[in-house]
Amino acid sequence: MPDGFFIVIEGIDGTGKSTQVARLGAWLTAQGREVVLSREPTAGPWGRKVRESAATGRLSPEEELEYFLNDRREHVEELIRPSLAAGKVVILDRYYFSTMAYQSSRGFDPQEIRKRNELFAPVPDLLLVMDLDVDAALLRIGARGDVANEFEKRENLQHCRDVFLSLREEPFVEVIPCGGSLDEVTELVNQIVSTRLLETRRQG
Ligand SMILES: Nc1ncnc2c1ncn2[C@@H]1O[C@H](COP(=O)(O)OP(=O)(O)O)[C@@H](O)[C@H]1O
Ligand SMILES: Cc1cn([C@H]2C[C@H](O)[C@@H](COP(=O)(O)OP(=O)(O)O)O2)c(=O)[nH]c1=O
Repeated sequence: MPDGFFIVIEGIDGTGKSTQVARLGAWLTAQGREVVLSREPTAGPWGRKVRESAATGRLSPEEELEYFLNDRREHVEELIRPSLAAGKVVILDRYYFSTMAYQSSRGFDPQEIRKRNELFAPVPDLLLVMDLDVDAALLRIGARGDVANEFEKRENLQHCRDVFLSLREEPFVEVIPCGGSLDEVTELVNQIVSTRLLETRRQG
């Protein structure tokens, strides 16, 4: 049985994460890998509450952080760890790097957030940071710089982009420039994933 492999795709809204997660999943499945696709916030009770709050904006910063952590704890226990233990490739659309980015814009220290997550959440084998300037991302999501929801304000997104880019020196991180066409971005993602998968097999 091959070892599990854990891929996370992050980036601000509109960079193309969900599109590329679906494409990457299909590509790896076609190569005979068992693939599990998932996303955060999840469809579970805590995830539903934070999604609702994006529309109503009623959670305090502390509550919001707790809800994301609770959602992730369930996700790790119920899906992420069991799937990796069964040798599957797990691909997530957002993970705790989003908490570092988005909740630090509400006053928390990103490194503190990272520590709290890494107490229970496994570090991915590969983190793809989808990078695009904020104006282009807003155009893609059709928000045109206006308030789409609490998480998508322009100044928040600039802050989030900076936090994501601050991770670029980590050995498990690759930054993907996302200004090109969908197919160009897919090609970059596939190249990086296949190189990393090969390296892992050689080491293992
Ligand atoms: N490279 C790209 N070029 C042009 N449009 C794109 C590209 N990537 C994504 N899009 C479009 O931008 C929108 C947001 O993409 P999506 O995958 O939902 O992003 P995210 O999950 O990061 O919010 C969608 O309409 C998608 O079709
Ligand atoms: C996972 C996560 C997401 N978020 C935010 C980012 C998104 O704007 C918002 C809702 O996620 P989602 O509904 O997946 O939006 P999108 O499809 O645009 O990615 O939740 C956080 O603030 N903290 C987190 O830990």
